[in-house]
Amino acid sequence: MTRDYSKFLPTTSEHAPPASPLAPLVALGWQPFFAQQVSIEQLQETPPLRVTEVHRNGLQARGDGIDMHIPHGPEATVGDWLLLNRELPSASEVLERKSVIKRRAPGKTLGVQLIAANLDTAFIVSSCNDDFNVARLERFIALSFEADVTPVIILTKVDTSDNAEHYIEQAEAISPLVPVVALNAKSDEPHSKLADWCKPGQTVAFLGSSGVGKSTLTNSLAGDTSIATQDVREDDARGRHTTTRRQLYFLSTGCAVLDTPGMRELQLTDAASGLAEMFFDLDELGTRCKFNDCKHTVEPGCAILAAVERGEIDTARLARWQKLVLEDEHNSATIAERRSKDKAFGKAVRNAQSKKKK
Ligand SMILES: Nc1nc2c(ncn2[C@@H]2O[C@H](COP(=O)(O)OP(=O)(O)OP(=O)(O)O)[C@@H](O)[C@H]2O)c(=O)[nH]1
Ligand SMILES: [Zn+2]
Repeated sequence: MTRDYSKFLPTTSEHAPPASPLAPLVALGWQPFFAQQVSIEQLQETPPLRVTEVHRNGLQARGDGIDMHIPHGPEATVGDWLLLNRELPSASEVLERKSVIKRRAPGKTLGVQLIAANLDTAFIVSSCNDDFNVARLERFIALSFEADVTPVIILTKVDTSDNAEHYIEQAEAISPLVPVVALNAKSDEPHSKLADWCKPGQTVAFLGSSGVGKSTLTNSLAGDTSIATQDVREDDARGRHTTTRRQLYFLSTGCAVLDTPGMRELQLTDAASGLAEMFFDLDELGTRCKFNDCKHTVEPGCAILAAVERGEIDTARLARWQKLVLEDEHNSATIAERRSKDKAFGKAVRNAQSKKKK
């Protein structure tokens, strides 16, 4: 079947009518950023599909009237857009990403794990109880800034806390750039309080520790029914309803929502600019140090140590910043080193092979 994709192409005329908010691809999160990467011919020959799940044996992806399994091939993560190669789905192309959230892969492996692509908003969820941890929130915020995703802090379980105000105040002090929403995830509050970010065509994700209410929030936004009634496919009927995997849901309101499993280990890598944005005041002050590579520990002429001396700096926050910067530098360097070693090894192998052939 040939579909009319012309309404998803970038419009050159200011007077062109906007695409209907619930047009099929828009409801999957298709935006001008993606449309401008493809021609009309490509849209018809290789229809766009959005990756909704990554499993061991490939990807699950959805498009206009399509919901299919894509075998291993495209290096894609949840939220990515593919151009479907109908003859050879494993050779489908991944469109350039608007944003991507990544971390250093957990455990001893020296690699990068892509968590989600093409998010507009990251709801960083914590609860008004012992889960609340400023350092963890700062870490998630730096990660979001680095990824070009708008971070919003959500504090759940206000209904079970005697001193919700205390948590809200601390959360609001984290960054003037990051809004804080406090709510009871089990009520109808999520729908109205998160409406500003959950508009049609937007993609949002819930990130945070296990048990803070990410699935409850997802269900609340979905109004209970839309998630429960998503098609159950034969090939993986087993694990379909667990929250151990990342899965992108499409709400009837036209917003795409990603529920993620609780992430215990969230190591930063290549997040220098995200950290600079999260700690922009300290970062800016650091540019006034005498030495360009000042570590703000013992160096003479250090603007940050001078500010500490004058009692102008929260030293606990300074320590958290320095810890994250060191962690990021370490991970970025070790991953880069492994990459270059892999490259050098590959080259040595190719050289040896070509010598053999001679
Ligand atoms: N009273 C109250 N209970 C909540 C709230 N948010 C979540 N809960 C409860 O907390 C428990 C954990 O919520 P989930 O939504 O499963 O948490 P999660 O973040 O998805 O957890 P993982 O899937 O393990 O990552 C459930 O029993 C929820 O009903 C809230 O705002 N108020
Ligand atoms: Zn310094």
